[in-house]
Amino acid sequence: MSDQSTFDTDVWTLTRFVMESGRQAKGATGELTQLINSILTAIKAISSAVRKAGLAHLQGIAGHINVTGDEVKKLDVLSNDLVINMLQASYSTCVLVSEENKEAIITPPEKRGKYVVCFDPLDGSSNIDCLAPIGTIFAIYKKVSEGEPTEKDAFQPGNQIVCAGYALYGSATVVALSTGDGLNVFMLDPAIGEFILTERNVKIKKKGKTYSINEGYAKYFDPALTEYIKHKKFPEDGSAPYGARYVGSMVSDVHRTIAYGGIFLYPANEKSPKGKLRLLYECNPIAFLVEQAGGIATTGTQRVLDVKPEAVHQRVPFVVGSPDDVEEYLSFVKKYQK
Ligand SMILES: O=P(O)(O)OC[C@H]1O[C@](O)(COP(=O)(O)O)[C@@H](O)[C@@H]1O
Ligand SMILES: [Mg+2]
Ligand SMILES: [Mg+2]
Ligand SMILES: [Mg+2]
Repeated sequence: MSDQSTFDTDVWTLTRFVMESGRQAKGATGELTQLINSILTAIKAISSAVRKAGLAHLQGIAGHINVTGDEVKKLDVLSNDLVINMLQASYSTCVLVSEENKEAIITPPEKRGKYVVCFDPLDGSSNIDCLAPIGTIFAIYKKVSEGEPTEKDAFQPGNQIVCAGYALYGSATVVALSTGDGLNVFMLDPAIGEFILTERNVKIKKKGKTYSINEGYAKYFDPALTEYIKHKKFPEDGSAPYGARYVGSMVSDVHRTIAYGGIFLYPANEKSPKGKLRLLYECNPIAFLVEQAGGIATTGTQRVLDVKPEAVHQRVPFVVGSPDDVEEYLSFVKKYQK
């Protein structure tokens, strides 16, 4: 009698998935599996804290401004501490870069491993107190330099990423992850505390029906962007206008864009001449994942993953999504290029 119950007795957890792909990688030492598991532990703890923040007095501000000028929230600090502690306890890292730390963190010698991790411990912090979805983002690189680890080991272009992922603390907690062989999505089963594979090798639609941008900055948009957004609202070819969706949590806006298709834009504008989103721990990991899903990630002038980082908290203009939508946006940029 075959097992008819819905209880999966051969469940694909994220850990099992990474071990399987790790074993196929030449020279695999298991260190990457160890590292990813430590990040998952932090993500599970952050998920638990996010869901009881209102009860545990974890909402509200921490009382200081971070190096990029953001007002830091209590959950930003808690999430940051969790990720740093779990990563360093994994004996697999040598350099950490966090949105919430001005300088790169060099792992103590006795705990060092071969990986560099850039992360945004909590993305979308302005949405914590209104219970909108928030996330965690990470990108993993191998240290390639000789000698003592320094922050320069984190200044690798995104095309060198070994593994990247994001957690989305939404109606469910999911992790989207790639080690360079497609994008896979795992959902947290709180009953067993494991992330279960729910979507294998996710591909973004060629073209969507939604654009996602903070139109509150329309006054500061450049002419190409203004014309592109107008085209989405009043298509001259008689096609249906696009829908508008903007959560203000990049992980949530990007996850919807991957799931339904369309375009997410945080371009440069008069107010933010380089854009707002940070290259090392927001744009590179998301760009890697969107490309793994068959999408495009551009600064408007070049592929995000080819940007050579020069500073820990460097910002870049950021436009990602369905290939046809991003190409259409770039056609407007080209029209206005001097
Ligand atoms: O409020 P704005 O200017 O639209 O910015 C929203 C963006 O800011 C962010 O919240 C910045 O990330 P952090 O919350 O990690 O600082 C993104 O998640 C989001 O896309
Ligand atoms: Mg912030
Ligand atoms: Mg962020
Ligand atoms: Mg953040």
